[in-house]
Amino acid sequence: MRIAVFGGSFDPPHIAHEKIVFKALEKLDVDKLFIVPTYLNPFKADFHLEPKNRFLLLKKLFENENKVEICDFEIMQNRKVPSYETISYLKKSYDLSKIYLIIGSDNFKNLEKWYKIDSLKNDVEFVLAKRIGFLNENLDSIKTLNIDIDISSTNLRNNIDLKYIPKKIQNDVKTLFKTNKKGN
Ligand SMILES: Nc1ncnc2c1ncn2[C@@H]1O[C@H](COP(=O)(O)OP(=O)(O)OP(=O)(O)O)[C@@H](O)[C@H]1O
Ligand SMILES: O=C(O)c1ccc[n+]([C@@H]2O[C@H](COP(=O)([O-])O)[C@@H](O)[C@H]2O)c1
Repeated sequence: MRIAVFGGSFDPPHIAHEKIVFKALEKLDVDKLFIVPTYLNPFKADFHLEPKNRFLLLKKLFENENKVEICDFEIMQNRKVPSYETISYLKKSYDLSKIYLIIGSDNFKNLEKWYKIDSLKNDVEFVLAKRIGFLNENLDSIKTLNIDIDISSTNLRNNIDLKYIPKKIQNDVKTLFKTNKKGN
């Protein structure tokens, strides 16, 4: 099986995340695309929305996409999980002939600090989601996805603007942001 993996905090999911998934399905020859919400990014200190809620938002958002699966491996660990561990889990669980790992250009610049990055590079082919405001050099040999939407979850946590939230989950995000007491 050929797969793409798209890991992220999705705190909350926004329209650039949605576009990354659809672009990846269009451009990459894969049987399945696993979206893997983090419990907590290894480089981050806290989350806002509970992992279970971020997982459920993604489930609802992509419920009609039969190639998309939301993977709960990381949120079930209740700790920071490096991507190397998630890829090892997927390799053990499925018979995989190809693994693309999709990351945004902001993460690309820190890649050398990732856990077991040399082993991870042997396991996967990185695909770069190009992000406004983040320039990357030497991209000749790397697959890229043009996203061109200038939005981040940080902006939305600071000032929720529902036009950047996919329609399908707008009401859910609105409710969660009203009731969520955890500040970040
Ligand atoms: N607007 C965007 N354009 C391209 N890539 C993006 C965009 N937003 C997020 N990504 C990428 O999608 C993945 C998941 O993103 P993440 O959930 O961290 O969203 P974010 O908007 O970067 O959140 P935060 O502001 O909390 O860091 C990351 O690899 C990130 O680089
Ligand atoms: O493996 C690592 O060391 C590592 C360090 C930082 C980030 N990551 C992964 O990068 C992905 C994007 O994270 P984020 O928070 O920017 O959405 C997510 O799957 C993280 O687990 C992974």
